[in-house]
Amino acid sequence: MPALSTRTGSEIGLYELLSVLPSQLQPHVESADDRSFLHAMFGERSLHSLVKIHEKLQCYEDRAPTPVLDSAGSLAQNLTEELQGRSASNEIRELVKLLSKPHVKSLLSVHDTVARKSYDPELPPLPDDIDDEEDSVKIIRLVKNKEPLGATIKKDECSGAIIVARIMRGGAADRSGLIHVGDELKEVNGIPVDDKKPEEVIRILSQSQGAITFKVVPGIKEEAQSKEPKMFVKALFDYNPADDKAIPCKEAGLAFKKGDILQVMSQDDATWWQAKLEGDGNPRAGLIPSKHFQERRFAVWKPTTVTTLQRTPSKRFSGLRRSFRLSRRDKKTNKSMYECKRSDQYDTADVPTYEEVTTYRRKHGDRHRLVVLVGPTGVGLNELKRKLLISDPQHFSVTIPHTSRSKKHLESDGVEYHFISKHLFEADIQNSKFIEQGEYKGNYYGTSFDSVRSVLSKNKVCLLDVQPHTLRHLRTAEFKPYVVFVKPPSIERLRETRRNAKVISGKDDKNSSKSFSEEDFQEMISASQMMENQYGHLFEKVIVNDDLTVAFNELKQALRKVETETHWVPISWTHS
Ligand SMILES: Nc1ncnc2c1ncn2[C@@H]1O[C@H](COP(=O)(O)OP(=O)(O)OP(=O)(O)O)[C@@H](O)[C@H]1O
Repeated sequence: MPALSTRTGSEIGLYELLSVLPSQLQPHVESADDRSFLHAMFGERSLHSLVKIHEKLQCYEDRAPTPVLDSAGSLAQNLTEELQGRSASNEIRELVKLLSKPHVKSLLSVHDTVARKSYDPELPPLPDDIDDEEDSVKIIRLVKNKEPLGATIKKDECSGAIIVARIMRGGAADRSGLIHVGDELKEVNGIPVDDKKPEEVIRILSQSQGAITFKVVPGIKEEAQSKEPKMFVKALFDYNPADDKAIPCKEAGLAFKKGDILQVMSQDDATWWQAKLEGDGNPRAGLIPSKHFQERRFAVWKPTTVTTLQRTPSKRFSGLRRSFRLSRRDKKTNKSMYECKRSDQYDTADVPTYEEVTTYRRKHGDRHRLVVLVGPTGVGLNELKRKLLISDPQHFSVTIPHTSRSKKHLESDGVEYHFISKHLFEADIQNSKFIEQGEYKGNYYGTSFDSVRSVLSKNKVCLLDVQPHTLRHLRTAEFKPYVVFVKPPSIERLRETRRNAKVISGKDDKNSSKSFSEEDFQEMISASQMMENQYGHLFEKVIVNDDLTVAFNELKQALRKVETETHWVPISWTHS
């Protein structure tokens, strides 16, 4: 940057510096918005006035006289008393009158304060009515701005006293270091609170502005605070304290959404943890239900949720397809042709509350993370996979499925399929070699874990589309799956965008293809909603496949970021 001087050395005043700043900064600011912001800021009249005042004070400070004495007030007082006894000349009477005037007294008092440079405020005198507990009572004065105090209170069941129940980490009370858990609140702003309910005390507090004076009896000293905890968890459910009847103080609660990363600041309380949203500048923690507590609540709520899901017909999209790329459905019955043993209905996923996470960035030379695409039938998973493969065949690859059917003319083992015997296939199923498998016309088809390993070992990105219930088997340190949920757009957009699209059948049923029906669209949307409800907490990225090119570009960009940027992953994936 060029020197900002128009003159040299001490001659440059701040005011002049301000005047030249906009033109000097101009070449370094690209955006027009930023330029006009800078102009407005540096041209602001009040800023110029302030700077002028600052400069004047600065000059004055250089020539400031030192005070002759710092007790002019008491000198004047003594003088007045002495002179009052004397025979009065006009001059003396006038002087006594002058020195007795309140304005002059105040002026001298201000003079003395300035001369002594004693600017600290005087604390209010201690109340006189302090009894035998005197030495254990603390008077605390906090200045409250708009920020809440960051403490919760409760009524002690036995004594009826109002006790500080919690201090929110990083909040105003915590930062002051003056109020502690267990302290008994006696008065707020001179109002006794012994006989009040916690809600009434909270009302008094919320109505107080500026300085608040607390009279407290300190509780037993808290354990020395541990260092700032560094546990991060990914929220697997949405939470809004305003809707939570159990939370002790709604205002102290922290709202979050599924997928948010939370830094847990305290787990001292078994039911209510304290946490901050990761990356949030606000240092104050908020209350969130603890993992254990939330799991218990979910366990109570769960039965209804599961029943609803199970009642909804899920057969259509439960069929085995995707990686095998066989046929989507039977043309005559319009039903899924492959019934995957486990996928007929959603299994009850682990109770989703929080998952401990840490940051992970793929190092050069590390294996790629497995890319898993999930979505309802017909949403476009294969289309997206196909486009990725075409865009960079050296970089992306897919698995080769296994089948027990016999090899056809022109097919080669390990190209279209790995052809194995029915007996071996059954043994492999027993040995959990398959991510998913199913039966069609008396033959088995399946995708093995080894087929994924084979792609990854060639240092390629493996693209896999599976039923969402298999995700639990893929979420391991070895695969570190990046799960992308491909979602259909609105039904109106499906009608528009899929006008010329065909429900494509697989390799084994080459001739069957038909246009999407209205029922297909409705089914796609309801299947998508159910998948999101049940497995949404496992999706790292959601892409709406409205315009295919837009969806593809979004996917490609996300996959590039997975390879180059830091992501949050379960902590267990980094401990292998
Ligand atoms: N965004 C889109 N706009 C228009 N047509 C699309 C779009 N995405 C996919 N299609 C078309 O929809 C049809 C179904 O897509 P695709 O076969 O990729 O779905 P799928 O999710 O793999 O389904 P399946 O579960 O049957 O394998 C294809 O004809 C495809 O070209």
